[in-house]
Parts: sequence; C-alpha cells; structure tokens
Amino acid sequence: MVSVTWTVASFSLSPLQVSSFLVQQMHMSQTAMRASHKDFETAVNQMKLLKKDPGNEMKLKLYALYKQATEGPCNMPKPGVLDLISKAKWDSWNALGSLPKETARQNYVELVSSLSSSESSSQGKPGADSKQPGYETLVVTSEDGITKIMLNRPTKKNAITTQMYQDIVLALEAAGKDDSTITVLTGNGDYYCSGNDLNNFTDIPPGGIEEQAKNNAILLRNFVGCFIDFPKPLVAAVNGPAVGISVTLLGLFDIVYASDRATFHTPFTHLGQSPEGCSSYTFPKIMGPAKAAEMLIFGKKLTAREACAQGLVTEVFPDSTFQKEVWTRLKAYSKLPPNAMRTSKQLIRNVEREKLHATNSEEISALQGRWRSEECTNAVMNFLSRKVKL
Ligand SMILES: CCCCC/C=C/C(=O)SCCNC(=O)CCNC(=O)[C@H](O)C(C)(C)COP(=O)(O)OP(=O)(O)OC[C@H]1O[C@@H](n2cnc3c(N)ncnc32)[C@H](O)[C@@H]1OP(=O)(O)O
Repeated sequence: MVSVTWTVASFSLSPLQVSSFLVQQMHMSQTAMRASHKDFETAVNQMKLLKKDPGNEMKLKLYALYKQATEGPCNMPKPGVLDLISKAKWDSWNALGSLPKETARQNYVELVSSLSSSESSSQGKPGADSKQPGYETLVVTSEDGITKIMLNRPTKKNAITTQMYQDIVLALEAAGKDDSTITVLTGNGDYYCSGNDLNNFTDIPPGGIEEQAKNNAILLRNFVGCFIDFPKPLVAAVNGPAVGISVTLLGLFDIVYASDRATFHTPFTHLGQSPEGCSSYTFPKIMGPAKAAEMLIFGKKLTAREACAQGLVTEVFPDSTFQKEVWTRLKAYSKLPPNAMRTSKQLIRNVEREKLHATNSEEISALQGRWRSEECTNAVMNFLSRKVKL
C-alpha cells in the first residue's frame, strides 16, 4: 500500500486537526527576534534528527508554518470534505491567514527548538512509548509457562495501528506454537486499549476509500480469525479502560480478568460504525440481547463490576492488587496439564467455530459499507480534529 501522507521536514503527516493554536501562532512571535533563513534551514534539518514522533497535532502545526514560511498565505482551492488529509492540511495552512513569512519562519524555528529540547530532557524517562526489537508496539515475554503480549503505546492509550494489528497476529501465531501453556493479552500504562487507532482511516491508498475499505476488511478478517482459532487458553488482563475492538474481542477469550478501574465501551454508533470481533453473536449470547443492544447499539459504557455481573468479565480485582493477584492465579493455572487444557478449549470452541467465522465475515461486510459512509467520515474527522471526545 502506498500511504498518502505529507512529508514536511522528514515527518509524514496524516492527521485531521483544525487547531486554534495556529491562530495563536500568528501573535506568538511578533516581538521575538526574527529567525534568519539559515536558522530556518537548520530547524528543518533538526526535524530530521528527532527520534520521537511529535504527534499529529504538532506535525500539522509544523506543516502549516512551513508552508506559510516558504510559500506565504494558503493559495490552494479548498479540498472536498471526503478528502480528509488534504482538507486537514488546507485547514491548518489557511488558519494562518496573512501571517507574514518571517513570523511563520520564527514560529517554526521556536517550535522545533522546543521539540528538540523536550526530547533530550525526556530521554530514558519512564512512561514513554518504547520499541522492542521485533515488534513496533508490543512487548512479548515468555515466563513460567505464560506468554504475555503487552500492547505498548501507552501515550496513545494503546490504540491499535495497522502495523499493530499485524504484529498482534504474528505474536499470537508464535504464542500458539511456543512452549507456553497460557497466553495473556494486556496493556501497558493506564489504558488496556482505546480500540482502533482512528488515524488508520487517514492512510488512504491510491485506489481511494474503496481500496482502503477492502484492505481494512482483509486486515480485520485475519485479525479476528486469529482470536477465533487460537489453540490454547487465552486470557485478557484488562488493566484499565477498554474501548471498541478491544472490548468486542473479549467474547473470544477464555478468561477476562479486570482491574476495578477498567471500563468497557463500544461507541460504534457514535463513530458511524457497527460491531466487530464477533460481538454481534457473542455479546447477546453472554449477556442477553437487551444488555448487548444497550452496549453495541447505544454505546453504553460498563464499569468492571457491571461487565462482570453481565458475564463479559470473569473476575474483578482491586487496581492496587490487580497485577499481583492476576499473575499469581495465572502462574498456578499454567502448571496444569497443557494438553488437557488445549483439548478442553478446542472442544468448547469447536461447537461454534464455524458460526464465529461466519459472523466475522458478516460484520466485516457491514463495516465496509459503514467505512464508506458520511456518518463514519464525519465522526472520525470530529475525533481527529478534537471537536468531540468519546
Ligand atoms: C481497521 C480495522 C478497524 C476495526 C474496527 C474497530 C473499531 C473500534 O475500535 S472503534 C473504537 C475506536 N476508538 C475510539 O473511538 C477511542 C478514541 N479515543 C478517545 O475517545 C480518547 O482518546 C480516550 C477516551 C480513549 C482517552 O481520552 P483521554 O484520557 O482524554 O486521552 P487523550 O484523548 O488525550 O489520548 C491520549 C493520546 O492518545 C490518542 N488516542 C487515544 N485513543 C486513540 C484512538 N483510538 N485513535 C487515535 N488516537 C488515539 C489521542 O489522540 C491522544 O493523542 P495526542 O493528542 O497526540 O496526545
């Protein structure tokens, strides 16, 4: 896939953001020393050396300032509403109005300088997203007969990128074949997972939205299929709030342990989308049709205790002892005879394996329609431009 992104001073820009910050930028440096062309060039080169992605919002600000500094006020025709990326670029640049080139240059230089210094002062600090060799955004460890797959984008609430869907599939395939007896999925940081990374929708291939919907459908079918066919006991350790696909998939796990800080939210309608992860089948079966409808159609958010009362969660632990209690319990389970556990899991899954795959296909074909809809486009744009928070 060729991703449609903008590259400004080495960063690809794929965001949707109309920021009031840009307007503030107009006034920010009117009294500051003017940056020379040389300072500007140095800042452009400095951007190439930054190790950490500064985030979409910042990249968008830099894009607009760069264009203003090099070309002056926005002179392009306004793109159509469905051309998400071009529209976001246009909005950002246009918001700078008649900001003089020198001021834009100065603001760009100051912004890059603040990014460079915050990067050097935060190096090595805990809490930042870190990369493990092999996987971009997962930490996979195997110990005491347990393979742990930890989502590792804490600063983005462990939102699942396209790369991450693929990495999770690879990690599950490897875990299914390794020596461990149990596999656990969990999250790093305060969230378990905030669901699909909505920026995935801004990565538009040459074939446009149609091709994007087809690619997403293939990705999702394979991803959910891996959970349906996973051969060993699969446990979710839900360490914090869970959103979207990270909630729907829980119906395919064998055990779901949750911290009492966790919440369970499936805001599909708000996003102009429809349920996935086989939840249109598993949720009504687990909690009954009325409760399932309230979650899947109306986006009702459940607390951990409510989710437990409705059968989606196996057991809730106090957040302060969550890790200790869960891992003690799992270590004990991991010593049980592995083949007997696998056989029991297979017997349970075989009863409905075909039904689950059929549900996966049906949900994905409904979603393909949703992804092409204006409801979905507008909802994603709203989130990425921060007009609403779910
Ligand atoms: C291709 C296959 C598709 C499969 C279909 C899947 C469907 C779903 O999963 S639908 C659910 C999608 N998820 C969401 O709609 C959640 C969106 N996120 C939020 O509403 C909020 O971020 C929050 C409630 C999860 C957390 O709010 P808050 O505590 O205020 O933290 P921030 O919003 O500041 O988040 C920090 C940082 O993380 C970014 N982020 C969080 N979640 C997502 C996400 N799902 N997609 C993209 N980005 C996300 C957020 O934008 C912030 O980034 P920066 O502003 O750059 O710091």
